[in-house]
Amino acid sequence: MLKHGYLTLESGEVFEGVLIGAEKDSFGEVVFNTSMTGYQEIITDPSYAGQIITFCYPIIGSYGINALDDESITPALAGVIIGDLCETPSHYQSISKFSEKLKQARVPGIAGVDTRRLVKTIRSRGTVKGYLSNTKNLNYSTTEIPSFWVEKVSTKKTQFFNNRGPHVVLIDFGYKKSILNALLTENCSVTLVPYNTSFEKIKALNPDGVLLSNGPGDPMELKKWFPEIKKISQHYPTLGICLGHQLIALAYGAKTEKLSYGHRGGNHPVKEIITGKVKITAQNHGYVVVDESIDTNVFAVTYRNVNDKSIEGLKHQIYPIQTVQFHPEAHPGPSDTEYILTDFVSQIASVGETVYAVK
Ligand SMILES: NC(=O)CC[C@H](N)C(=O)O
Repeated sequence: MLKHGYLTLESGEVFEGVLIGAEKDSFGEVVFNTSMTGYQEIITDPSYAGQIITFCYPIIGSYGINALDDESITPALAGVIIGDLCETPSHYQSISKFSEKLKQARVPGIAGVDTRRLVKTIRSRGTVKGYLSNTKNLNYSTTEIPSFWVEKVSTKKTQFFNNRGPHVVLIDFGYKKSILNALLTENCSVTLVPYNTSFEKIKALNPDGVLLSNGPGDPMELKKWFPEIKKISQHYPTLGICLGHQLIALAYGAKTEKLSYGHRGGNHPVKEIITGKVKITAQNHGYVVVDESIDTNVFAVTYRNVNDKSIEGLKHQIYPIQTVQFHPEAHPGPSDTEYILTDFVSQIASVGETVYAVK
């Protein structure tokens, strides 16, 4: 028997549908994603921790769930809102249904929602918090939404992935498996470390390069770690992806602010400043580095969003530090910018060779 479900926004609007997934109430920041495919990667991306995702694409579940595409082991999102739910998936790799995956992952959802109206509401109001329940609950407290999700999704222990290529320390703020996979595909040895690993501990691991991962929440929650992040990036070639990009900018004195409703989807055009070429990128972020806060003696802006002109990438003027707001590892979304990861690996491999030759 299908039960009625309601999403009540803190701004007062109520959206109705049928409950799917885990049977529990949930609070969260209600955001929307414009990707046409990739729902499995999206619901398992740790950067969505604490958020309720609205899928703009009208049918979700049509190609099922497969054994390969999870971006993390335990989905951390607060809920999903969809238009039509497909319960008869068809794909040769499908092993399960979208609704079953939600149940297993203890994630609640509502299907049959007028997602077009919901997305229009978010676009006009900005990101709003909402409550997902089997009752129309207008009197909930948004203070119950937990914060500092990075601590909850980051690994608790250091993990080693041995390989024959250069050694990358991947700082886990809520990393997507695709970032690790991209490094392993390039034959890198990878040491995955918790978000709160100090410069000294990283130094002891003797990396060739350091990658700061994506992750959930407001980057300012990690303020305490900015001096360590700065030191790390001054000692090793560093790449920052999404939250990693924001943290590096903040560590060097720039500021971040919240976008009205964020960039989430696989269709965000980004212009590479030096070539003028436009790449289509995968994105998932609510915060952005403030343009006026960038000291151009310290960082050059390397990429800009074509739609709102916001900063999408930075390059340090002296140190080998590069950062991108978008996701070069894709999954889901276009792989136009995967060269950023391969270039990073070639860069750290050649730095290593130079040092070796000097010895
Ligand atoms: N994908 C990410 O790393 C997201 C970064 C940050 N939590 C934001 O929303 O802007």
